[in-house]
This record gives sequence, C-alpha cells and structure tokens, in this order.
Amino acid sequence: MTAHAHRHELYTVDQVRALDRRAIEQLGIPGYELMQRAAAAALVCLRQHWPQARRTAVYCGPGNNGGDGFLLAALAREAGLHAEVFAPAESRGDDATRARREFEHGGGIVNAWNDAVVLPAVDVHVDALYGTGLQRALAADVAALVRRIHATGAPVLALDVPSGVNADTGDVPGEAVQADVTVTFIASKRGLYTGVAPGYVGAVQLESLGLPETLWQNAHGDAELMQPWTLPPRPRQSHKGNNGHVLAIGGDHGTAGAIRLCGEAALRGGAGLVSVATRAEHLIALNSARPELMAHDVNGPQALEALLPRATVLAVGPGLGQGAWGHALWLTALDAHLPMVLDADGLNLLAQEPRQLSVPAVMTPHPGEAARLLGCDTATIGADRFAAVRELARRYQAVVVLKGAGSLVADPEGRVAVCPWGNPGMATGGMGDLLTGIVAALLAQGCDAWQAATLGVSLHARAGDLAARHGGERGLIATDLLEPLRLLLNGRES
Ligand SMILES: NC(=O)C1=CN([C@@H]2O[C@H](COP(=O)(O)OP(=O)(O)OC[C@H]3O[C@@H](n4cnc5c(N)ncnc54)[C@H](O)[C@@H]3O)[C@@H](O)[C@H]2O)[C@@H](O)CC1
Ligand SMILES: [K+]
Repeated sequence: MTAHAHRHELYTVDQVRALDRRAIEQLGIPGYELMQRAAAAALVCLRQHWPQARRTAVYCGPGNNGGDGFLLAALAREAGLHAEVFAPAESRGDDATRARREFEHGGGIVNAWNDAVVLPAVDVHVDALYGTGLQRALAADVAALVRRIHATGAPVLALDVPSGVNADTGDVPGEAVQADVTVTFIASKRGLYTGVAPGYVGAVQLESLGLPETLWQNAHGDAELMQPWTLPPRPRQSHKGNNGHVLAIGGDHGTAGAIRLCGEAALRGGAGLVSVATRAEHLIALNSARPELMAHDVNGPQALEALLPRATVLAVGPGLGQGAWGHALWLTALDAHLPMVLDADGLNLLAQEPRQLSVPAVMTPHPGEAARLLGCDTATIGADRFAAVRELARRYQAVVVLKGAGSLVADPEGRVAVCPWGNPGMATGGMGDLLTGIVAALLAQGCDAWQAATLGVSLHARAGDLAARHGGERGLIATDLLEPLRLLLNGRES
C-alpha cells in the first residue's frame, strides 16, 4: 500500500471512472492490467487478513467487478488455495469476459448459481458481484445468494464495494453484502463512509494499484475524510475572557436535561464562560448539579435580551420546544446577530419559518430535522446525504452538520467533510445536545464555523469511540463522553 497525498479525498463514482480513464488513456495502462493489479492487491489483502485461509469461494457478477473476482480466483489457485467460483450471470464487456476465460483456461470451473446450489464450506467468501456499476437494488436471485453467504457465518472480503451498497451515496436500496473487509481500488468512494454503508463495509483498505501520484494531480475528490486534530495548547497568559462566553438557550418544561448537557459540553469543550437561559424551575437543579454553569431564569424575550450583551456565541435549541416561549426566544436569538449553533427545535422552528442566517452559523440537523428543513421525507435524505447537506448549507448560507453514521459537514460553497468515527452506542438521547455545546464552545474559542463544526463533530465521535472502548457500546450515555472529550481536546488521547 503506497501513501499518497490524496488518501483523505473521497470521490464520486463519476470521478473514479474519470481516474480509471485517465490511467488508461494518459498513462497507457490497459484496463485489463488494472484489473490484474486489483486482483493481485485483493489476494494480498485476503492473505493479510486471513493468513490461515485455504478455501475460498468467489462470487462474480457480470461486470468488471466480476472480472476482478475471476482474476483473483485464478491467482488464488496459482497460489495453492482452493478457489470456487459462482457466477449468477454471463460476463459482459471485453475485460470481464477475458478474465473469466483466463480463469477457465487455468482449469477453474465457473459454477452457475441457482437456489438449489449448496454453498461450499470456505474460510473466506469473496464478493465480486457488483462494484461501482451498481445502479439499483440487487435483483431477487442475487439478494438470495447474499443471504445464503451470510448464513454460512464465514467472513467476507468485498472487492471495491460491498455489492448492494451505492458507492456514490452510501444508500442501500435492498439487500447488500455485509463485508468484514472491503478492499477498494484506485480511489476512496465517498459512499462507503456515510449513511447505512458503514454498517456494510467493515474495514476499508484502499489500494492505489501502483499508479503514480501524477494521476491524482488536479483530480480532486468531491469530499474529504476528517483527520484527527485538535486546538493548540492555550497561551499561558489566557484568561476566561479570551475563551468566549456561550449562552445556551432552551430547556422548556420537562427538558432541563437537554440544556444542561449542552451547557456542560460547552464547558468541557473549553468555553471560558457558559450561561444557560432557561425556565425558572430548572435553576436549582442546574446550579446544584453543575455550579460552573450560570443559569438564568428567562421567562421571555426581554430577560433574554438582557443576557445577550455578555454573550459571544449562542447555542439555540436543545429542549427549546416549539411553543410560544421557545418561539419568542428563538426570534430574539436570531435577531441578536451573534455567531450561533442551531439545533433541535431551533431547526424545527426554522423549518416552519424559513429565513437566512446572517451570521456565522452552524446547523446540526439529524435526518428527520434535515427532511423538515428541506420539505422532503427522511428516506430522500438517506438516499443522497451528500446532496442533502449541500442543499441545506446553500439554502441557509450556514455550515451544516448532517448527523447519523458518517456525519457530514458542508459549507455554502459545497465543501464537504465526512466523519469516519462514532459508533452505534451514540444513538441515545442527549448525544446531539452535547454536540451543540461542543461546537458552540469551539466557536467561542475563535474557530470559524467550518473549523468548529468539523472539529466538534470529530471530537464528539472520537469521544464516543473512546468511551465505548472502555465500557462497550450498549448502555453508553451522553455524559460518559465528557471526560474523553476533554482528553481528546487536549491531545491526551488518540
Ligand atoms: N475499469 C477500470 O478501470 C477498473 C475497474 N475495476 C472494477 O470494475 C468495477 C466497475 O465495473 P463495472 O462498471 O463493469 O460495474 P460492475 O461490475 O459494478 O457492475 C456493472 C454491471 O452490472 C449491471 N447492473 C448494475 N446494477 C445492476 C443491478 N442492480 N442488477 C443487475 N445488474 C446490474 C450493469 O448493467 C453492468 O452489466 C469496479 O467496481 C472495480 O471493481 C477494477 O478492475 C479496477 C480497474
Ligand atoms: K463487490
């Protein structure tokens, strides 16, 4: 595996095809040779991950992904492995057909696939059914094959893309192969990192197939994979006034927890001061639980206005509600023209009463909120999260975080970053409130909206992973993230 500078870039399927064409036309490397290199890289990957494997079954689809599979099976046989091939359809295209013939000429047998076929006992299955060419849900017979593969319990190596996953969007419109490892060729496909796709890809390994660095020159991807980083150490002379003052607004009747979590995360995210504007009934509990928070009884817009002059950043939405109280505070907050993070009911109110945000703003919708903001359903968001997050950022002229596995961050110019961290233990109440507080704290410490959103998302997800590493995913709760968050923020953990 070569270390290329483009490794953090994520490409659309069209961009990957353009890179393939460039390799073929400009570098003069025939497509069939690329296929041979892909197969060789895949065999190395198989042996790295499963050094004891002796028996393998390779499932080859009709296109070039299937071609990769035939050549891998041929190489595996030459290397002394037992490799059986199953092909549900005829090969299409010159390279795939040639690859199939090469496998057969070497003595390999291509088994047809139908429901009566009994899959052999193998150490590893290799999925070469579909790659970047998949346009729609897997056909019923292929979906049945995929279920049978899973039922054997043996691990799966997917070539380029787990079949059934849309490499462009991360959507899985039907059945898909659940891979343990996906070895992906030439460039990272953006769809492998977001939405439901992370649940199918397993560990992703990128193989550049020995192509020279010049191939990627001026061929930038569509998105970038977030890299771990944090803020530099504080100057020794800093005082609390240098680190901003977050004012968290929310916590209607019955939702004290949301605003407390937001405020506490802003403190752990390094804000100099954190005030909370909330209902009077929450003050005693907030003060006793977290005395560092300055909790204020805010019964309406005037009380909020009195707090605004001291605030440098607003966090608007956790537990805000959509009633008269929440709506009045929301309007006052938006009119304050302070940098802000908008979340939860702050976003739901915006969906009902659209307006442009005139200040540096970060919006943090989950797919349900994103759907309300765009006036569509959540399935439409899931079908193309990249398009959804870009449209939100453009429409509201804000930096937008689209939450969910593989969170995306977009700015109004269309830049997108993808978060590779996080785990299903984080799908519990309060996690979003923490993110709001962290992003607000980073804005307060001088980050611009893009930095605050991308760093906030990455710290939040990595804190979740660290917390899950110690105690497991089930039963993980939002406050478990606060201590690891602090360690990560200070560069004490990686
Ligand atoms: N051309 C190149 O430069 C290289 C291509 N490579 C491999 O080629 C793959 C792409 O190959 P292809 O473009 O041939 O695409 P695929 O092999 O992914 O599949 C395309 C075929 O499937 C059909 N198809 C699409 N969706 C379907 C569905 N839902 N049900 C049934 N049939 C469907 C298409 O009509 C086409 O025949 C990559 O993922 C990679 O594995 C590698 O060999 C490396 C180099
Ligand atoms: K595949």
